[in-house]
Amino acid sequence: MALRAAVAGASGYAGGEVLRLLLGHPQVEIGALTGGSNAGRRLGELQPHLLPLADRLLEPTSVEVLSGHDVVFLALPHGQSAAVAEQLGDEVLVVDCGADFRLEDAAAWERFYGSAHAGTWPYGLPELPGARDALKGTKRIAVPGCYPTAVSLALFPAYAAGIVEPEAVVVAASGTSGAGKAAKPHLLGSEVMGSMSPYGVGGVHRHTPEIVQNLSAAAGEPVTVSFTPTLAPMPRGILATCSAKARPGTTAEQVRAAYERALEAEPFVHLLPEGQWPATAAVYGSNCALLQVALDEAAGRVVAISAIDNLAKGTAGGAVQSMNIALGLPEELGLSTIGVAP
Ligand SMILES: NC(=O)C1=CN([C@@H]2O[C@H](COP(=O)(O)OP(=O)(O)OC[C@H]3O[C@@H](n4cnc5c(N)ncnc54)[C@H](OP(=O)(O)O)[C@@H]3O)[C@@H](O)[C@H]2O)C=CC1
Ligand SMILES: CC(=O)N[C@@H](CCC(=O)OP(=O)(O)O)C(=O)O
Repeated sequence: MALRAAVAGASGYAGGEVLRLLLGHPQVEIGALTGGSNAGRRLGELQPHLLPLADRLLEPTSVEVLSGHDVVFLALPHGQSAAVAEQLGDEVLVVDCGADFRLEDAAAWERFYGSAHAGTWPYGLPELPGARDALKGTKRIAVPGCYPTAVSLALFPAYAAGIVEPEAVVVAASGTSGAGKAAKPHLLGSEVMGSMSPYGVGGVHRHTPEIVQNLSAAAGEPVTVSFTPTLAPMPRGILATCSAKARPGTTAEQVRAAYERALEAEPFVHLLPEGQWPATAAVYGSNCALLQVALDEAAGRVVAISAIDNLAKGTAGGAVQSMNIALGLPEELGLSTIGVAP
């Protein structure tokens, strides 16, 4: 029997990508689609690539509209999920693409998001140690941020293996869809085209505590992270360049072995052959994260690089993968490791 899934925020980038994946999911039937300012419009006007849903109308985002489904995906701005989720009842699986339930540390939430902490839900990055067990059977999933997905996948094998010191430096480039669909002056084509620029510099980006949370859990001790995001002139993709000081005596063979061990059974995280480096173009539209790692012996640092599609593995793909686990479905159902190129 098909599961009925509703998507709140269906007019946005994350909601649109959830719908693109659900249209290819053999066990899911698409129910209500809701929006904010676009409620009342045809989806085809806003998401013309989702042709099978073109004539569906966006309804207002209300508990009445979202009730009566097996799964509800929330792809709403930060801070809006809790009020909806708490009225949906405990029987429905709620998958929140927003940040509201990702952080365990309420003080960190308040510092970075400036509002009261709503709580913590099982975290939808199945590859992290222990994450699958927490997701099985859950009725609530907090989908990670796109940068935390890329960075945590790149560095958790090193921390889990104990081969690096508890400090990491990350510089990551994101495509512009990471910022959402609502028009923003710094994202106008003329500002972004042909240029890369940093933002959120100096430990102030709200994904910093999420990355710290994930790496500290993998390491079993507090990890500090210097995280610098940059904006790249591409619609999708994240390339995260991450490094951490190697523990004394760590060899290149040990580094490689730690990553092979951590990732060998993962369907969606692929360690490339030695000498081949990840590129965002290779994961466009796919749920795959591509990884490579090297030991910089002169600098004494492990350097790990990951590439993901921020809207796929970084949001909607991670959401569907986690949904599959929560519902006891095969984890790979409806998801692909095949990209679009060139
Ligand atoms: N873009 C990305 O790479 C990632 C995004 N996310 C998360 O997904 C969520 C959505 O982001 P994204 O899709 O990028 O953003 P968009 O701006 O593209 O979409 C936002 C969506 O929320 C709806 N919305 C806005 N305000 C309201 C409101 N007051 N009531 C009801 N609906 C409202 C919009 O509807 P309308 O257009 O009709 O007003 C739209 O459907 C965010 O929490 C974001 O953090 C998570 C990981 C990565
Ligand atoms: C390019 C860009 O602006 N990216 C977004 C991150 C998007 C994302 O994953 O974030 P949330 O789900 O936490 O909003 C940013 O830096 O705010």
